[in-house]
Amino acid sequence: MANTTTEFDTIAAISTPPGEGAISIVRLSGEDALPIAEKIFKGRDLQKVASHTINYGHIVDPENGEVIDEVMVSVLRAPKTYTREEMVEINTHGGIVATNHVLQLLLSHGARLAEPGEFTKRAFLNGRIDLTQAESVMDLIRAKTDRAMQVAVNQLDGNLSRLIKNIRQEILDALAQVEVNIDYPEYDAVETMTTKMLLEKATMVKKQIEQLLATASQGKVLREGLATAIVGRPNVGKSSLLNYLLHEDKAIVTDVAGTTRDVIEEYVNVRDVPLKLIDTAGIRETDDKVEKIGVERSKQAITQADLVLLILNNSEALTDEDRTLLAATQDKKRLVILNKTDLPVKLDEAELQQTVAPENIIAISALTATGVDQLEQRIADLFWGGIDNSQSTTLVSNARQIGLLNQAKQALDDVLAGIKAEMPVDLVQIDMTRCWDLLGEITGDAYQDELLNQLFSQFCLGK
Ligand SMILES: Nc1nc2c(c(=O)[nH]1)N(C=O)[C@@H](CNc1ccc(C(=O)N[C@@H](CCC(=O)O)C(=O)O)cc1)CN2
Ligand SMILES: Nc1nc2c(ncn2[C@@H]2O[C@H](COP(=O)(O)OP(=O)(O)OP(=O)(O)O)[C@@H](O)[C@H]2O)c(=O)[nH]1
Ligand SMILES: [Mg+2]
Repeated sequence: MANTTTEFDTIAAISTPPGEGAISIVRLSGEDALPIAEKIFKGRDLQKVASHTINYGHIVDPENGEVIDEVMVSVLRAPKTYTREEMVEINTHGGIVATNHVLQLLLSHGARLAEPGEFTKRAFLNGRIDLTQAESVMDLIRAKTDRAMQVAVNQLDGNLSRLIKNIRQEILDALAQVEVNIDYPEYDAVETMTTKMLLEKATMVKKQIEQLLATASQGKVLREGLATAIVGRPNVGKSSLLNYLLHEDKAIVTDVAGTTRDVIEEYVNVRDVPLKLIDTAGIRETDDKVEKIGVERSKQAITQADLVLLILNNSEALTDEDRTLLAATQDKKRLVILNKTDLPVKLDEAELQQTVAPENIIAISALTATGVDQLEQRIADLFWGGIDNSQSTTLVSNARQIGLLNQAKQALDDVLAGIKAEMPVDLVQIDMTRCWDLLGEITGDAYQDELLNQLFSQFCLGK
């Protein structure tokens, strides 16, 4: 942050996407929002209109009387606003020139250009939302599927915050109890009682944190997409399957082995699972320089994938290359796909079943699209299996939150180890307090300026 900016001066920004549109919104927030808007607005007296009204008028450059735009201006009086500050929203005709001109006028009449995320940052600093809610605002904007959006809205409603706050309250109760008991050190029985209580609390809280952490892998995939590598020997039909799942001919398909030379990445939703599909060059020993690089990248794609779709040609016997791929992917989450089932069968499925569970072998024909439905269903089952897919589930999906939950869990492990080693209660208490602090960082009850700047700088301008 530059030295000239103060934390609560009046800020302005264009809150709609840049470019041509029907309407654009220029937002102001801060003590002087109304007086500044007044200076460039001709219409009703904005200071006198009722809050939460929209008012017709014109933006006029006070220097020369030039009319910049015909507008609608919303007046939102503190504290019932997005930032809890005085706010004004100017709805302009959505061109770049007029909208920028309005912003420039506000800047030359006392407003400062907002930093990315600064409106939402103020909503946090002014206590309207906590950090998990602020983070969910960004998740909401970036959501790629209905389900990802639901998760974000759930978090914006404060459900994760409430969970964390309840856990923190439990810890605080325990710590208060310890304080009281420490005041009576003459009673040996009190110490035993205190230790027992701490043990119970720490065990219970650890369980709750573990339950939250168990949702993390699904949460992460919802945000980033399940990285799904399509691998197999040349010509087995990898690009054909990619094209089918995408419902468009993105990858080049030919009967020449080695058609795909590089890795192709595409996003697609399969039954509301966001997949980041990675089509790879067919893996084989090759002397072709370009193809060789492609093959190396394919191997890398396997390493990085959350899910591997290994394609085999059902109309040919298994080759050593197939066997190598089967071995190379056996520790990954994997589906083995028998393609070209429209042709006569030559592949020995019995050999396959020695190493692959039958429910993970799926027969399809990318040419006639048979079996692709079952494949999609299996992907969805694999993904949603084991988690409660109801709308109300609270998932943690954010790397910062997950990192802090893991540290909080570690602190509880230290508490439990301390109790087991019969350490004095006041030492155990230190680890319990650390857990309380770490959970506080998730909601922003405890935070450092650096964290806030880093977090909000990832936001869009005007948010
Ligand atoms: N024009 C416009 N549309 C928008 C926003 C905005 O700022 N401007 N929002 C911004 O992203 C979102 C809406 N989010 C909002 C969240 C809270 C409050 C608010 O004023 N809350 C007050 C009072 C609520 C009430 O009247 O009961 C509060 O919680 O105290 C406003 C907008 C989406 N649409
Ligand atoms: N009969 C039949 N042919 C198929 C099927 N799937 C793909 N093919 C054909 O197999 C050939 C190779 O398909 P691709 O999708 O290019 O195969 P690939 O695995 O991407 O090949 P490389 O990029 O060279 O590694 C093309 O001629 C496809 O039309 C299928 O299910 N049945
Ligand atoms: Mg290909």
